Amino acid sequence: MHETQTVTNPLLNEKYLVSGGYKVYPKSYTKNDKTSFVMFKKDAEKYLFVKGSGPLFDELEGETLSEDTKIAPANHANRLVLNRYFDYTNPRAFGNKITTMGVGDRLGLASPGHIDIMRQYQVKPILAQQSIRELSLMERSIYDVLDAASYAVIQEGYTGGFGADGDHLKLEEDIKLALDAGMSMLTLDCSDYIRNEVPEMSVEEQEAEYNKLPEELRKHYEKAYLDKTFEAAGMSITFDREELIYNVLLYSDALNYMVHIYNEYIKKADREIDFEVSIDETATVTKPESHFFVAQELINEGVKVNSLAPRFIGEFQKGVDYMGNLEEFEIDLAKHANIAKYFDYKLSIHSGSDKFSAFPIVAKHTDGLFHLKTAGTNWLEAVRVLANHNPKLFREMHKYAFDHFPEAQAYYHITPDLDSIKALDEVSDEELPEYMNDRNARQVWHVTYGVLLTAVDEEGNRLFKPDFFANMDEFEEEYRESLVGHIGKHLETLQIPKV
Ligand SMILES: O=C(O)[C@@H](O)[C@@H](O)[C@H](O)C(=O)CO
Repeated sequence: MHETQTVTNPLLNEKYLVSGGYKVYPKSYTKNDKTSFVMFKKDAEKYLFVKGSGPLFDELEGETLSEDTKIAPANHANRLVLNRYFDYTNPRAFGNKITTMGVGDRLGLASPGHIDIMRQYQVKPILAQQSIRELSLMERSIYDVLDAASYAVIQEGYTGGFGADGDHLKLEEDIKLALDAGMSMLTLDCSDYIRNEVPEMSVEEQEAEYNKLPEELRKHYEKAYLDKTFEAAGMSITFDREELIYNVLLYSDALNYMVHIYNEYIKKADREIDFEVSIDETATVTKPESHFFVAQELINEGVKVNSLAPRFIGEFQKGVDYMGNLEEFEIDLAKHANIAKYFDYKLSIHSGSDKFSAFPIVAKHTDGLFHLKTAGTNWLEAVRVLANHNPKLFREMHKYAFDHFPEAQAYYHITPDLDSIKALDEVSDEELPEYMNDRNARQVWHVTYGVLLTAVDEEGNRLFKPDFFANMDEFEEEYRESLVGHIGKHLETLQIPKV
Protein backbone atom coordinates (compact mmCIF):
# COMPACT_ATOMS: atom_id res chain seq x y z
CA MET A 1 0.00 0.00 0.00
CA HIS A 2 1.08 3.54 -0.56
CA GLU A 3 1.72 5.95 2.18
CA THR A 4 -1.00 8.54 2.60
CA GLN A 5 -0.77 11.35 5.05
CA THR A 6 -3.51 13.59 6.22
CA VAL A 7 -2.88 16.99 7.64
CA THR A 8 0.49 16.10 9.11
CA ASN A 9 2.95 17.46 6.58
CA PRO A 10 4.91 20.28 8.19
CA LEU A 11 4.98 22.15 4.91
CA LEU A 12 1.27 22.81 5.19
CA ASN A 13 0.42 26.15 6.65
CA GLU A 14 -2.06 26.71 9.49
CA LYS A 15 -4.65 28.36 7.31
CA TYR A 16 -4.86 25.29 5.15
CA LEU A 17 -4.65 22.87 8.02
CA VAL A 18 -7.59 24.03 10.04
CA SER A 19 -10.31 22.47 7.94
CA GLY A 20 -8.30 19.27 7.58
CA GLY A 21 -9.07 16.60 5.01
CA TYR A 22 -5.81 16.85 3.13
CA LYS A 23 -3.95 14.18 1.39
CA VAL A 24 -0.29 14.80 0.78
CA TYR A 25 1.64 12.97 -1.92
CA PRO A 26 5.07 12.49 -0.32
CA LYS A 27 6.78 11.29 -3.50
CA SER A 28 6.00 14.62 -5.13
CA TYR A 29 8.48 16.51 -2.98
CA THR A 30 10.65 18.41 -5.48
CA LYS A 31 13.37 20.97 -5.08
CA ASN A 32 14.83 23.36 -7.62
CA ASP A 33 17.40 25.90 -6.58
CA LYS A 34 15.65 28.01 -3.91
CA THR A 35 12.14 26.63 -4.38
CA SER A 36 10.61 23.39 -3.15
CA PHE A 37 7.09 22.04 -3.35
CA VAL A 38 4.92 19.11 -2.43
CA MET A 39 1.60 18.14 -4.00
CA PHE A 40 -1.53 17.75 -1.95
CA LYS A 41 -5.21 17.20 -2.55
CA LYS A 42 -8.11 18.94 -0.93
CA ASP A 43 -11.77 18.53 -1.92
CA ALA A 44 -10.69 16.45 -4.91
CA GLU A 45 -8.52 19.28 -6.28
CA LYS A 46 -4.74 19.04 -6.41
CA TYR A 47 -2.34 21.83 -5.46
CA LEU A 48 1.32 22.44 -4.91
CA PHE A 49 2.43 23.79 -1.58
CA VAL A 50 5.37 25.94 -2.66
CA LYS A 51 8.06 27.29 -0.40
CA GLY A 52 11.07 29.44 -1.18
CA SER A 53 11.97 32.24 -3.56
CA GLY A 54 13.38 32.83 -7.02
CA PRO A 55 12.04 32.57 -10.58
CA LEU A 56 10.15 29.27 -10.21
CA PHE A 57 8.43 30.55 -7.06
CA ASP A 58 7.48 33.78 -8.81
CA GLU A 59 6.26 32.15 -12.00
CA LEU A 60 3.88 29.69 -10.35
CA GLU A 61 0.46 31.31 -10.05
CA GLY A 62 -1.65 30.86 -6.94
CA GLU A 63 -2.47 32.21 -3.54
CA THR A 64 0.47 33.75 -1.72
CA LEU A 65 0.32 32.95 1.97
CA SER A 66 3.47 34.75 2.98
CA GLU A 67 6.63 36.08 1.38
CA ASP A 68 8.00 32.59 0.88
CA THR A 69 4.86 30.41 0.80
CA LYS A 70 2.33 29.88 -1.94
CA ILE A 71 -0.50 27.47 -2.83
CA ALA A 72 -0.35 26.83 -6.58
CA PRO A 73 -3.26 24.96 -8.18
CA ALA A 74 -2.34 22.01 -10.39
CA ASN A 75 -3.74 23.83 -13.41
CA HIS A 76 -2.69 24.18 -17.03
CA ALA A 77 -0.75 27.43 -16.59
CA ASN A 78 1.33 26.01 -13.75
CA ARG A 79 1.94 22.80 -15.69
CA LEU A 80 3.57 24.88 -18.44
CA VAL A 81 5.79 26.56 -15.84
CA LEU A 82 6.81 23.19 -14.38
CA ASN A 83 7.54 21.88 -17.89
CA ARG A 84 10.13 24.62 -18.31
CA TYR A 85 11.93 23.82 -15.07
CA PHE A 86 11.67 20.01 -14.99
CA ASP A 87 12.26 18.40 -18.36
CA TYR A 88 10.99 14.98 -17.23
CA THR A 89 7.49 16.48 -16.96
CA ASN A 90 7.43 16.95 -20.75
CA PRO A 91 6.49 14.02 -22.98
CA ARG A 92 9.34 12.67 -25.08
CA ALA A 93 9.87 10.43 -28.08
CA PHE A 94 11.43 6.99 -27.52
CA GLY A 95 12.40 5.88 -31.01
CA ASN A 96 12.27 2.35 -32.33
CA LYS A 97 14.56 0.49 -29.93
CA ILE A 98 12.57 0.80 -26.72
CA THR A 99 9.42 -1.16 -25.95
CA THR A 100 6.54 1.17 -25.22
CA MET A 101 3.01 0.75 -24.00
CA GLY A 102 0.17 3.20 -24.39
CA VAL A 103 -2.09 3.39 -21.38
CA GLY A 104 -4.87 5.72 -22.44
CA ASP A 105 -6.46 7.43 -19.46
CA ARG A 106 -10.00 8.51 -20.31
CA LEU A 107 -10.66 9.89 -16.84
CA GLY A 108 -7.39 11.71 -16.19
CA LEU A 109 -6.98 9.65 -13.02
CA ALA A 110 -5.11 6.52 -14.06
CA SER A 111 -1.53 7.71 -14.59
CA PRO A 112 -0.35 7.40 -10.96
CA GLY A 113 -1.22 3.68 -11.00
CA HIS A 114 0.33 3.27 -14.44
CA ILE A 115 3.57 4.90 -13.33
CA ASP A 116 3.62 2.86 -10.15
CA ILE A 117 3.65 -0.44 -12.04
CA MET A 118 5.41 0.49 -15.28
CA ARG A 119 8.46 2.01 -13.62
CA GLN A 120 9.21 -1.51 -12.37
CA TYR A 121 9.52 -2.91 -15.93
CA GLN A 122 11.69 -2.35 -18.98
CA VAL A 123 9.01 -0.49 -20.86
CA LYS A 124 8.27 3.19 -21.27
CA PRO A 125 4.74 4.45 -20.63
CA ILE A 126 2.84 6.50 -23.14
CA LEU A 127 0.74 8.02 -20.39
CA ALA A 128 -1.12 10.59 -22.42
CA GLN A 129 -2.89 8.79 -25.24
CA GLN A 130 -6.35 9.74 -26.38
CA SER A 131 -8.02 9.56 -29.75
CA ILE A 132 -10.23 12.32 -31.10
CA ARG A 133 -13.11 9.89 -30.61
CA GLU A 134 -12.29 9.64 -26.89
CA LEU A 135 -11.71 13.36 -26.48
CA SER A 136 -15.01 14.29 -28.04
CA LEU A 137 -16.97 11.56 -26.25
CA MET A 138 -15.53 12.73 -22.93
CA GLU A 139 -15.63 16.46 -23.80
CA ARG A 140 -11.95 16.78 -22.94
CA SER A 141 -9.15 18.59 -24.72
CA ILE A 142 -5.69 17.37 -25.62
CA TYR A 143 -4.39 19.88 -23.03
CA ASP A 144 -6.44 18.24 -20.26
CA VAL A 145 -4.82 14.92 -21.16
CA LEU A 146 -1.30 16.35 -21.09
CA ASP A 147 -1.95 18.23 -17.84
CA ALA A 148 -3.13 15.03 -16.14
CA ALA A 149 -0.06 13.09 -17.28
CA SER A 150 2.45 15.79 -16.28
CA TYR A 151 0.94 16.22 -12.82
CA ALA A 152 0.90 12.45 -12.31
CA VAL A 153 4.62 12.41 -13.06
CA ILE A 154 5.12 15.07 -10.40
CA GLN A 155 2.84 13.33 -7.91
CA GLU A 156 4.77 10.08 -8.28
CA GLY A 157 8.21 11.70 -8.37
CA TYR A 158 8.76 9.84 -11.65
CA THR A 159 11.68 11.08 -13.71
CA GLY A 160 12.03 8.11 -16.09
CA GLY A 161 10.29 9.69 -19.09
CA PHE A 162 6.87 9.26 -20.64
CA GLY A 163 5.29 9.72 -24.03
CA ALA A 164 2.13 11.42 -25.28
CA ASP A 165 0.30 9.99 -28.27
CA GLY A 166 -2.12 11.94 -30.45
CA ASP A 167 -3.94 8.70 -31.11
CA HIS A 168 -5.90 7.74 -34.22
CA LEU A 169 -5.60 11.15 -35.82
CA LYS A 170 -7.21 11.42 -39.21
CA LEU A 171 -7.49 15.11 -40.01
CA GLU A 172 -4.68 17.54 -40.67
CA GLU A 173 -6.16 20.08 -38.26
CA ASP A 174 -5.99 17.51 -35.45
CA ILE A 175 -2.43 16.57 -36.33
CA LYS A 176 -1.43 20.21 -36.19
CA LEU A 177 -3.20 20.66 -32.86
CA ALA A 178 -1.53 17.58 -31.35
CA LEU A 179 1.93 18.69 -32.43
CA ASP A 180 1.38 22.26 -31.25
CA ALA A 181 0.19 20.94 -27.88
CA GLY A 182 3.48 19.08 -27.42
CA MET A 183 2.55 15.46 -28.16
CA SER A 184 5.63 13.29 -28.67
CA MET A 185 3.95 10.56 -30.71
CA LEU A 186 1.48 10.76 -33.54
CA THR A 187 -0.66 7.88 -34.70
CA LEU A 188 -1.91 8.53 -38.20
CA ASP A 189 -5.14 6.64 -38.78
CA CYS A 190 -5.40 6.06 -42.52
CA SER A 191 -8.66 4.11 -42.41
CA ASP A 192 -10.61 6.78 -44.32
CA TYR A 193 -8.19 6.35 -47.24
CA ILE A 194 -8.22 2.56 -47.40
CA ARG A 195 -10.61 1.28 -50.05
CA ASN A 196 -12.27 -1.59 -48.24
CA GLU A 197 -14.44 -2.44 -51.23
CA VAL A 198 -11.39 -3.69 -53.16
CA PRO A 199 -11.17 -7.21 -51.66
CA GLU A 200 -14.85 -7.66 -52.57
CA MET A 201 -14.22 -6.90 -56.26
CA SER A 202 -13.54 -9.55 -58.88
CA VAL A 203 -10.13 -9.56 -60.60
CA GLU A 204 -11.76 -8.02 -63.70
CA GLU A 205 -13.39 -5.27 -61.66
CA GLN A 206 -10.08 -4.51 -59.98
CA GLU A 207 -8.35 -4.35 -63.36
CA ALA A 208 -11.02 -1.94 -64.67
CA GLU A 209 -10.74 0.21 -61.55
CA TYR A 210 -6.96 0.22 -61.79
CA ASN A 211 -7.10 1.45 -65.37
CA LYS A 212 -9.01 4.50 -64.19
CA LEU A 213 -6.01 5.61 -62.10
CA PRO A 214 -3.72 8.27 -63.62
CA GLU A 215 -1.16 6.71 -65.94
CA GLU A 216 1.69 8.36 -64.08
CA LEU A 217 0.64 6.69 -60.83
CA ARG A 218 0.33 3.27 -62.44
CA LYS A 219 3.76 3.65 -64.03
CA HIS A 220 5.23 4.66 -60.69
CA TYR A 221 4.04 1.43 -59.07
CA GLU A 222 4.70 -0.85 -62.02
CA LYS A 223 8.29 0.32 -62.29
CA ALA A 224 8.95 -0.42 -58.64
CA TYR A 225 7.01 -3.66 -58.19
CA LEU A 226 5.52 -5.34 -61.25
CA ASP A 227 6.74 -8.94 -61.55
CA LYS A 228 9.48 -8.25 -59.04
CA THR A 229 10.25 -10.65 -56.24
CA PHE A 230 11.45 -9.39 -52.89
CA GLU A 231 13.36 -11.80 -50.69
CA ALA A 232 12.83 -10.23 -47.34
CA ALA A 233 11.82 -10.94 -43.80
CA GLY A 234 12.15 -14.68 -44.38
CA MET A 235 9.62 -14.49 -47.20
CA SER A 236 9.61 -14.36 -50.93
CA ILE A 237 7.05 -11.80 -52.07
CA THR A 238 6.20 -11.44 -55.74
CA PHE A 239 4.00 -8.68 -57.07
CA ASP A 240 2.41 -10.19 -60.13
CA ARG A 241 -0.14 -7.97 -61.86
CA GLU A 242 -3.04 -9.18 -59.74
CA GLU A 243 -1.21 -8.72 -56.42
CA LEU A 244 0.06 -5.30 -57.43
CA ILE A 245 -3.32 -4.04 -58.58
CA TYR A 246 -4.93 -5.24 -55.35
CA ASN A 247 -2.43 -3.35 -53.21
CA VAL A 248 -2.35 -0.20 -55.30
CA LEU A 249 -6.13 0.07 -55.26
CA LEU A 250 -6.37 -0.68 -51.57
CA TYR A 251 -3.54 1.47 -50.26
CA SER A 252 -2.40 4.12 -52.75
CA ASP A 253 -4.68 6.87 -51.38
CA ALA A 254 -3.59 5.99 -47.85
CA LEU A 255 0.06 6.03 -48.92
CA ASN A 256 -0.32 9.47 -50.49
CA TYR A 257 -1.77 10.71 -47.23
CA MET A 258 1.02 9.15 -45.12
CA VAL A 259 3.68 10.74 -47.32
CA HIS A 260 1.93 14.11 -47.21
CA ILE A 261 1.59 14.10 -43.40
CA TYR A 262 5.16 12.98 -42.93
CA ASN A 263 6.61 15.64 -45.22
CA GLU A 264 4.40 18.47 -44.02
CA TYR A 265 4.33 17.83 -40.29
CA ILE A 266 6.68 15.16 -38.93
CA LYS A 267 9.73 16.19 -40.90
CA LYS A 268 9.11 19.86 -40.16
CA ALA A 269 8.55 19.38 -36.43
CA ASP A 270 11.06 21.12 -34.16
CA ARG A 271 11.63 17.92 -32.13
CA GLU A 272 11.72 14.13 -32.44
CA ILE A 273 8.27 12.63 -33.00
CA ASP A 274 7.46 8.92 -32.80
CA PHE A 275 5.46 8.58 -36.01
CA GLU A 276 3.09 5.63 -36.13
CA VAL A 277 1.02 4.60 -39.10
CA SER A 278 -2.17 2.68 -38.46
CA ILE A 279 -3.96 0.61 -41.06
CA ASP A 280 -5.78 -1.50 -38.51
CA GLU A 281 -9.20 0.07 -37.95
CA THR A 282 -10.59 -1.11 -41.27
CA ALA A 283 -12.63 -4.04 -42.47
CA THR A 284 -9.64 -5.44 -44.36
CA VAL A 285 -7.19 -7.79 -42.69
CA THR A 286 -3.67 -6.68 -43.68
CA LYS A 287 -2.05 -9.43 -45.73
CA PRO A 288 1.70 -9.73 -45.05
CA GLU A 289 2.24 -8.88 -48.75
CA SER A 290 0.27 -5.67 -48.24
CA HIS A 291 2.20 -4.80 -45.10
CA PHE A 292 5.42 -5.27 -47.07
CA PHE A 293 4.07 -3.18 -49.96
CA VAL A 294 3.09 -0.28 -47.68
CA ALA A 295 6.40 -0.40 -45.79
CA GLN A 296 8.51 -0.60 -48.96
CA GLU A 297 6.64 2.25 -50.54
CA LEU A 298 7.13 4.40 -47.43
CA ILE A 299 10.87 3.72 -47.62
CA ASN A 300 10.87 4.56 -51.33
CA GLU A 301 9.19 7.87 -50.52
CA GLY A 302 11.63 8.68 -47.72
CA VAL A 303 9.13 8.27 -44.89
CA LYS A 304 10.55 7.09 -41.56
CA VAL A 305 7.98 5.40 -39.38
CA ASN A 306 8.66 4.45 -35.81
CA SER A 307 5.87 1.88 -35.63
CA LEU A 308 3.13 0.47 -37.82
CA ALA A 309 -0.15 -1.16 -36.82
CA PRO A 310 -1.51 -3.71 -39.28
CA ARG A 311 -4.86 -5.39 -38.85
CA PHE A 312 -4.10 -8.97 -37.82
CA ILE A 313 -6.06 -12.05 -38.68
CA GLY A 314 -8.88 -12.78 -36.23
CA GLU A 315 -10.29 -10.00 -34.12
CA PHE A 316 -8.79 -7.60 -31.63
CA GLN A 317 -12.00 -6.30 -30.15
CA LYS A 318 -11.95 -3.77 -27.34
CA GLY A 319 -11.61 -4.90 -23.74
CA VAL A 320 -11.64 -8.68 -24.30
CA ASP A 321 -9.17 -11.41 -25.18
CA TYR A 322 -8.16 -12.25 -28.76
CA MET A 323 -10.98 -13.71 -30.85
CA GLY A 324 -9.90 -16.26 -33.42
CA ASN A 325 -7.60 -19.19 -33.99
CA LEU A 326 -4.36 -18.69 -32.07
CA GLU A 327 -2.34 -20.97 -34.35
CA GLU A 328 -3.35 -18.91 -37.39
CA PHE A 329 -2.66 -15.75 -35.43
CA GLU A 330 0.85 -16.90 -34.58
CA ILE A 331 1.67 -17.60 -38.24
CA ASP A 332 0.25 -14.21 -39.25
CA LEU A 333 1.88 -12.25 -36.46
CA ALA A 334 5.28 -13.85 -37.05
CA LYS A 335 5.22 -12.59 -40.66
CA HIS A 336 4.20 -9.07 -39.65
CA ALA A 337 6.83 -9.03 -36.90
CA ASN A 338 9.52 -10.07 -39.39
CA ILE A 339 8.48 -7.36 -41.82
CA ALA A 340 8.66 -4.77 -39.04
CA LYS A 341 12.15 -6.01 -38.10
CA TYR A 342 13.24 -5.94 -41.74
CA PHE A 343 12.15 -2.32 -42.14
CA ASP A 344 13.46 -1.42 -38.67
CA TYR A 345 10.34 -0.22 -36.90
CA LYS A 346 8.24 -1.53 -34.07
CA LEU A 347 5.15 -3.57 -34.69
CA SER A 348 2.24 -1.83 -33.03
CA ILE A 349 -0.63 -3.73 -31.48
CA HIS A 350 -3.83 -1.72 -31.27
CA SER A 351 -6.79 -2.62 -29.08
CA GLY A 352 -4.15 -4.38 -27.02
CA SER A 353 -6.12 -4.43 -23.77
CA ASP A 354 -6.71 -7.85 -22.27
CA LYS A 355 -5.30 -9.91 -25.18
CA PHE A 356 -3.72 -12.27 -22.68
CA SER A 357 -3.75 -15.37 -24.87
CA ALA A 358 -2.04 -13.47 -27.70
CA PHE A 359 0.61 -11.70 -25.58
CA PRO A 360 3.14 -14.56 -25.34
CA ILE A 361 3.00 -14.85 -29.14
CA VAL A 362 3.62 -11.11 -29.51
CA ALA A 363 6.56 -11.31 -27.08
CA LYS A 364 8.09 -14.30 -28.87
CA HIS A 365 8.00 -13.04 -32.45
CA THR A 366 8.85 -9.40 -31.82
CA ASP A 367 11.76 -10.36 -29.53
CA GLY A 368 10.04 -8.21 -26.95
CA LEU A 369 10.31 -5.01 -28.99
CA PHE A 370 6.87 -3.58 -29.82
CA HIS A 371 4.37 -0.88 -29.07
CA LEU A 372 1.09 -1.91 -27.49
CA LYS A 373 -1.95 0.28 -26.92
CA THR A 374 -4.51 -0.05 -24.18
CA ALA A 375 -7.13 2.45 -23.09
CA GLY A 376 -10.65 1.28 -22.28
CA THR A 377 -9.42 -1.40 -19.91
CA ASN A 378 -8.20 1.34 -17.57
CA TRP A 379 -11.68 2.84 -17.48
CA LEU A 380 -13.12 -0.61 -16.79
CA GLU A 381 -10.91 -0.91 -13.71
CA ALA A 382 -12.46 2.35 -12.49
CA VAL A 383 -15.90 0.85 -13.05
CA ARG A 384 -14.81 -2.16 -10.99
CA VAL A 385 -13.96 0.19 -8.11
CA LEU A 386 -17.41 1.72 -8.45
CA ALA A 387 -19.05 -1.72 -8.43
CA ASN A 388 -17.21 -2.52 -5.20
CA HIS A 389 -18.26 0.64 -3.39
CA ASN A 390 -21.39 2.20 -4.81
CA PRO A 391 -23.84 -0.48 -5.94
CA LYS A 392 -26.66 2.04 -6.34
CA LEU A 393 -24.74 4.23 -8.77
CA PHE A 394 -23.31 1.21 -10.53
CA ARG A 395 -26.80 -0.16 -11.13
CA GLU A 396 -28.08 3.17 -12.49
CA MET A 397 -25.12 3.51 -14.82
CA HIS A 398 -25.29 -0.11 -15.93
CA LYS A 399 -28.94 0.30 -16.89
CA TYR A 400 -28.22 3.56 -18.70
CA ALA A 401 -25.29 1.96 -20.55
CA PHE A 402 -27.55 -0.81 -21.83
CA ASP A 403 -30.35 1.57 -22.81
CA HIS A 404 -27.89 3.72 -24.76
CA PHE A 405 -25.65 0.99 -26.12
CA PRO A 406 -26.65 1.38 -29.81
CA GLU A 407 -25.52 5.01 -29.95
CA ALA A 408 -22.17 4.14 -28.34
CA GLN A 409 -21.67 1.09 -30.54
CA ALA A 410 -21.65 3.33 -33.60
CA TYR A 411 -18.12 4.39 -32.64
CA TYR A 412 -16.57 0.95 -32.17
CA HIS A 413 -16.53 -2.45 -33.81
CA ILE A 414 -17.58 -4.82 -31.04
CA THR A 415 -19.97 -7.75 -31.05
CA PRO A 416 -21.09 -8.54 -27.49
CA ASP A 417 -23.82 -11.10 -26.89
CA LEU A 418 -26.22 -8.86 -24.97
CA ASP A 419 -28.63 -11.69 -24.16
CA SER A 420 -25.98 -13.58 -22.24
CA ILE A 421 -25.46 -10.74 -19.74
CA LYS A 422 -27.16 -11.39 -16.39
CA ALA A 423 -30.07 -9.06 -15.65
CA LEU A 424 -29.34 -6.57 -12.86
CA ASP A 425 -32.18 -7.84 -10.66
CA GLU A 426 -30.64 -11.32 -10.60
CA VAL A 427 -27.37 -10.02 -9.23
CA SER A 428 -26.68 -9.17 -5.58
CA ASP A 429 -24.67 -6.07 -4.70
CA GLU A 430 -21.72 -8.26 -3.74
CA GLU A 431 -21.75 -9.86 -7.18
CA LEU A 432 -21.77 -6.59 -9.16
CA PRO A 433 -17.98 -6.51 -9.68
CA GLU A 434 -18.39 -9.82 -11.54
CA TYR A 435 -19.79 -7.84 -14.47
CA MET A 436 -16.25 -6.63 -15.00
CA ASN A 437 -15.17 -10.26 -15.55
CA ASP A 438 -17.91 -10.90 -18.09
CA ARG A 439 -16.60 -10.26 -21.59
CA ASN A 440 -19.98 -9.14 -22.92
CA ALA A 441 -20.74 -6.73 -20.08
CA ARG A 442 -17.17 -5.42 -20.34
CA GLN A 443 -17.71 -4.50 -23.96
CA VAL A 444 -20.92 -2.64 -23.22
CA TRP A 445 -19.23 -0.59 -20.48
CA HIS A 446 -16.10 -0.22 -22.58
CA VAL A 447 -17.81 1.83 -25.28
CA THR A 448 -20.44 3.69 -23.22
CA TYR A 449 -17.96 5.75 -21.19
CA GLY A 450 -18.77 8.97 -23.05
CA VAL A 451 -22.52 8.44 -23.09
CA LEU A 452 -22.43 7.80 -19.33
CA LEU A 453 -20.17 10.59 -18.20
CA THR A 454 -21.76 13.28 -20.34
CA ALA A 455 -25.37 12.20 -19.65
CA VAL A 456 -27.60 15.02 -18.34
CA ASP A 457 -31.01 15.19 -16.67
CA GLU A 458 -33.90 17.41 -17.77
CA GLU A 459 -32.33 20.46 -16.14
CA GLY A 460 -29.07 19.87 -17.94
CA ASN A 461 -27.22 18.60 -14.87
CA ARG A 462 -24.81 15.72 -15.22
CA LEU A 463 -26.57 12.51 -14.28
CA PHE A 464 -23.62 10.41 -13.13
CA LYS A 465 -20.38 12.33 -13.54
CA PRO A 466 -20.19 14.19 -10.18
CA ASP A 467 -20.94 11.10 -8.08
CA PHE A 468 -18.73 8.90 -10.20
CA PHE A 469 -15.78 11.25 -9.79
CA ALA A 470 -16.52 11.69 -6.07
CA ASN A 471 -16.21 7.91 -5.71
CA MET A 472 -13.01 7.86 -7.69
CA ASP A 473 -11.65 10.56 -5.43
CA GLU A 474 -12.58 8.65 -2.30
CA PHE A 475 -11.21 5.35 -3.56
CA GLU A 476 -8.16 6.76 -5.27
CA GLU A 477 -5.81 4.24 -3.66
CA GLU A 478 -7.99 1.33 -4.60
CA TYR A 479 -8.02 2.46 -8.23
CA ARG A 480 -4.25 2.70 -8.17
CA GLU A 481 -3.93 -0.82 -6.76
CA SER A 482 -6.40 -2.16 -9.26
CA LEU A 483 -4.39 -0.71 -12.17
CA VAL A 484 -1.13 -1.92 -10.68
CA GLY A 485 -2.57 -5.44 -10.70
CA HIS A 486 -4.28 -5.26 -14.08
CA ILE A 487 -1.57 -3.53 -16.09
CA GLY A 488 0.95 -5.64 -14.16
CA LYS A 489 -0.79 -8.71 -15.57
CA HIS A 490 -0.38 -7.25 -19.06
CA LEU A 491 3.33 -6.64 -18.52
CA GLU A 492 3.93 -10.09 -17.08
CA THR A 493 2.02 -11.86 -19.86
CA LEU A 494 3.88 -9.78 -22.41
CA GLN A 495 7.05 -11.12 -20.75
CA ILE A 496 8.55 -7.69 -20.30
CA PRO A 497 11.57 -7.98 -17.99
CA LYS A 498 11.70 -6.12 -14.73
CA VAL A 499 14.23 -3.30 -14.35
O1 LIG B 1 -10.97 4.13 -27.78
C1 LIG B 1 -10.20 4.69 -28.57
O2 LIG B 1 -10.57 5.48 -29.44
C2 LIG B 1 -8.71 4.40 -28.46
O3 LIG B 1 -8.36 4.33 -27.12
C3 LIG B 1 -8.32 3.09 -29.06
O4 LIG B 1 -8.79 2.92 -30.33
C4 LIG B 1 -6.80 2.93 -28.97
O5 LIG B 1 -6.15 3.37 -30.10
C5 LIG B 1 -6.46 1.54 -28.67
O6 LIG B 1 -6.15 0.78 -29.52
C6 LIG B 1 -6.55 1.19 -27.25
O7 LIG B 1 -6.55 -0.16 -27.05
